[in-house]
Amino acid sequence: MAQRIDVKDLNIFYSDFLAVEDVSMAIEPKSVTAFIGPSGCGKSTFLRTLNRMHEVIPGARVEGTVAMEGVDLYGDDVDPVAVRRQVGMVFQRPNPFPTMSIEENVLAGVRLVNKKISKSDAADLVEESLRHANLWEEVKDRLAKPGSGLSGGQQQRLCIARAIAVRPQVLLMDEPCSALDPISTLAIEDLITELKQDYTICIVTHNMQQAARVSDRTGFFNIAGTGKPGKLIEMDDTGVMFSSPSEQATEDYISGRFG
Ligand SMILES: Nc1ncnc2c1ncn2[C@@H]1O[C@H](COP(=O)(O)OP(=O)(O)OP(=O)(O)O)[C@@H](O)[C@H]1O
Repeated sequence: MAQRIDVKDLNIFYSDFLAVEDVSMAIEPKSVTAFIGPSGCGKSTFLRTLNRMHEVIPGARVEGTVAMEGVDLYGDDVDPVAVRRQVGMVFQRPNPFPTMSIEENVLAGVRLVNKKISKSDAADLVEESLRHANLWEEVKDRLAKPGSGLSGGQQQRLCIARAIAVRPQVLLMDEPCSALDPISTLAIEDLITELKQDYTICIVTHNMQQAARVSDRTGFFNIAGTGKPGKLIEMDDTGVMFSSPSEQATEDYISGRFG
């Protein structure tokens, strides 16, 4: 299921503003890649280009290529909706649909593409997705209750279940733990480590310990000043990035000297 992503010479714009400049990187399948860097350096902007969510914003566009298994996601004949099905996303704040039950939340994305899913297939998919998101045991007796009745950490796992129910190849996570307490954070981190057996995962985090704990590779983005574009400064195995980075700016950021 997991796919490799190759980004080449990517420039990311909001209308005339060049927000992120000249990113090239390889994202390995079945691995966790973390993006770190100071506020405003373009981590979230970059992440959203990996499933074409960036261009949902009026005036937003990219130059360069983002290829999944060699196919450019920005090619003329590629349907952005199909891309978003292949590349799922989990956001900072858990955002289950408040009026929907737990099971309908899990099925929300699936119903958009498969309106005729049978009751028994739907029930199987709900169980499989919730088990995969480590939430099944906690909710199996209240599947018909609203998703909004769960704790923050459970809601975030419900959103992960919803994302994986459509069987994507890649999961993007934009600060998925920033609204959660430490125990729920650890539950999500454990889950990320399990999910990488099946998915390619990219995560934006401000939490350096989290990047060190969950990721295999880390990319450090930086910005030279307000109004300047963010850039990928370096990317390497996470162990190398946190012990002996090549760039002084990476070392300064990781050691807490700025940002
Ligand atoms: N919708 C938008 N329209 C115009 N500019 C935007 C938009 N979203 C972000 N930007 C700009 O793009 C740049 C990168 O922002 P982005 O949110 O990607 O950074 P970030 O590294 O994820 O920051 P943070 O860590 O604070 O979330 C910033 O200068 C920001 O103001």
